[in-house]
Amino acid sequence: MSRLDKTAGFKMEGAKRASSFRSWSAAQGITTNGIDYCEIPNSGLGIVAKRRLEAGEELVNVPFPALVTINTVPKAFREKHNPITTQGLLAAFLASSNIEKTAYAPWADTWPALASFRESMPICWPQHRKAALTQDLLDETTSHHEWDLPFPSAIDHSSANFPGAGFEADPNLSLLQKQRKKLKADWERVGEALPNMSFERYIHYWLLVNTRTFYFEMPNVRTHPPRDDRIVMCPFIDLFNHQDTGCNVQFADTGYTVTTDRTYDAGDQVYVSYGRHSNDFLLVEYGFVLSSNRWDSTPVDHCLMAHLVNTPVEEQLRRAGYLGGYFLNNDGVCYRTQVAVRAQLLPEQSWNDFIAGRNFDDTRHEDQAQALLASQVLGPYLQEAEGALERLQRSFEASSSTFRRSYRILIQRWEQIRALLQRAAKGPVVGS
Ligand SMILES: C[S@@+](CC[C@H](N)C(=O)[O-])C[C@H]1O[C@@H](n2cnc3c(N)ncnc32)[C@H](O)[C@@H]1O
Repeated sequence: MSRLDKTAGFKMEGAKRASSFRSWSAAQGITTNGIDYCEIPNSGLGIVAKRRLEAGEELVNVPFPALVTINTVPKAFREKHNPITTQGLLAAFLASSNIEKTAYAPWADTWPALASFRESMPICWPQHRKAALTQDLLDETTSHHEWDLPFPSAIDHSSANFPGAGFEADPNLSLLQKQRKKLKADWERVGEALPNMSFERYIHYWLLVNTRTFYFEMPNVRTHPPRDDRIVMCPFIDLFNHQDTGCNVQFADTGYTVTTDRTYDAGDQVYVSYGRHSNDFLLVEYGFVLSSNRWDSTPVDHCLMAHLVNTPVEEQLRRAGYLGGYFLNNDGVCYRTQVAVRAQLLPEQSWNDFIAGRNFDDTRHEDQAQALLASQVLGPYLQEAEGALERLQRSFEASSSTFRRSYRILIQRWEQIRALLQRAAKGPVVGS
């Protein structure tokens, strides 16, 4: 967890806005202890400690009635949009309710503008050059290539320059394609139900909900909706930024609390964790990457699968449940990757011993395993990363300041992938 440079001087939110949100929060019964919110460089708003905080202190308590849940949406509105995801419905409700004039106005005043999503959320990038976001960004054929945005395969499988030529990647694995599909389905429902709603306004609220909801199980409900739909919006707690470890967020029938996981000095930023997410996931879902992330990983299927499909080991791997799902993390390539590489080298009995973890002493193939890993996975992926960085750097230098943040964040992601690959190439062959 990073300690903020206290000499940088946080900019407290505009005094009027800040105090109206504070008094609004108090009126909702939200209690806070030892913290405040302010602008944090490159992170929008965030929460900071006003004094030294001890471990185990309750920092915020948000009572249940202050949450925006599916039940906040009037029944007639819900029925008009059915079937739709909870995210799609909450977005439609907020976007159509003239929120600036409702009781939620002081809270809504703390939410980011569409311009900030356009810079940070990859889903908005293909249309970067256009003045308005239009629904043709949902068209599968809308390509980021025209803007020269090489994404890592986890983010977008249709990225150019895949080293594994011939391998048809599973589109369900691609975060951006999944997100687009979800937005498209929601927008189709909302477009029908609210013909006067503009796509530009809807996507703004859809992304607000996307980046500011928390998992929540409705109390006193007999059948819960699908897991992805168990989400709520929670004032004040939605101002906490993410780290790979953070304070404890707990929900109960009475509402939400945040409790410190450790001590914090006055002026430290206080984080929660949104989950054990890789930086590819954080970039697509939240529009940022962490510079240090213990949960970071990136898939390597697009490199390795081309060497497995239509070969004698494909069926062997499938039968044993080891075909696909390969990745690289801070510890090196995953165990599944090791298994797939060895399937190409070991006699079947030794390979079976390797995956069973029993009496494995056939070390004759270790050098070959390392060489295969380098030639099939690490080398080609490194080449892809270098190529992507070169292109992005060129585009970054030629771009106007409006687009620079997007290029910068993607460059940062590729640099992280390059570092993961370089570490794996140096480190022990067997990762976690
Ligand atoms: C739940 S909101 C947190 C409050 C938000 N910063 C704001 O200004 O309202 C989530 C968003 O905060 C930003 N964010 C959260 N954690 C971050 C981090 N560690 N670094 C940079 N941005 C972060 C991202 O824009 C993300 O989509």
